[in-house]
Amino acid sequence: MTTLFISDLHLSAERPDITACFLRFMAQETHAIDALYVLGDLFEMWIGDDEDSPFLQQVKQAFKTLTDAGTPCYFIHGNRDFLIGKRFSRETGIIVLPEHTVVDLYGTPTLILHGDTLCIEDQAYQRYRKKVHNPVIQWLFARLPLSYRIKVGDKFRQSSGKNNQAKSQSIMDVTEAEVIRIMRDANVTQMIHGHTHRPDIHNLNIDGLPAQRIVLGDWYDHGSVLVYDINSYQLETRNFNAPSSN
Ligand SMILES: O=C(CCCCNC(=O)Nc1ccc(S(=O)(=O)N2CCN(c3cc(Cl)cc(C(F)(F)F)c3)CC2)cc1)NO
Ligand SMILES: [Mn+2]
Repeated sequence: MTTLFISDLHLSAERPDITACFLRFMAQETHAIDALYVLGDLFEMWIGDDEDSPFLQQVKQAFKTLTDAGTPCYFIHGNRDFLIGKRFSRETGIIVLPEHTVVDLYGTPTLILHGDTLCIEDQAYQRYRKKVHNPVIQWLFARLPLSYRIKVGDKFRQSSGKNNQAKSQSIMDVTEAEVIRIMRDANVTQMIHGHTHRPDIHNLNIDGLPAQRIVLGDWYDHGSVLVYDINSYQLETRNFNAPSSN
C-alpha cells in the first residue's frame, strides 16, 4: 500500500494553476492510499481559521471528501500556515500533528516535520518564529479584527519576500548538525521534511548507521509528491498542464 507526502504548495487565490493541480491530485491520486501527510506551507498565508473565500472552500472540501471517505489526512504547521487550528480541523477532518512527529512508515520509524526548525543559522527567522509561536501572542493576534489581520499578513508577505532575497542561500538551507541532533534524539534513521524547496534524497550517517533525509519539493511551477510504498519510495513531479484523465 501507499502513503503520500506533500508540502510547500503555498496555495493562494492568486495562483489558480497551483490550486487546479492540487485539486486534480486530490481527485485522481488519493483513492486506496493508506494516508496523506501535508508537511506545512499548504497555504501561502493563514491569518486565522475564520477567513473564508470560494478558494478556501474548494480546498477545504477536497480534504473533507478524502477524510469522509475514510482516508486519514495529517498536517504539520509550516512557517506560513502555523495558525491553522481546530476549526480548520473540524471543517476538513484533517488531524494536526505536533511540529516534530515520529510515524511508523511500514516498519521504518520516520521523523516528519516542516523543516524550518532545521534552519538554525537563520537566527533572525528563529527569533521571529519564537515570538509568533508564543501562545499569548497567538491568542491576542486571533482577537484582532479579520480585516486588520489580513493587512498584517500582506505586510509580512512583502517584507519576508525582501528579507529572503537578502539572505544567503546557505542559511536558507538546513544545518546538517541540527538534522543529525534531532534524528539522534528521536532515535530514527529516516526524516521527511519540506520548507527548503530543494527536493532531494540525502544519505547520511548517524553514529555509524546509514540514514536518509527526504526533502519534498514546492509547487511553484509543478507539483511534487513523495510516493511512499511498503518497500520503495520516489519523489515525483506533477505538471500543472497535465491533461485531465476524463
Ligand atoms: O516560506 C518560506 C520562506 C520564508 C520563510 C520566512 N517567511 C515567512 O514565514 N513569511 C510569512 C509567514 C506567514 C505570513 S502570514 O501572512 O500567513 N501571517 C503573518 C502574520 N502572522 C502573525 C501571527 C501572530 Cl500569532 C502574530 C503576528 C504579529 F503579532 F507579529 F503581528 C503575526 C500570522 C501569519 C506571511 C509571511 N519557505 O517555505
Ligand atoms: Mn516553508
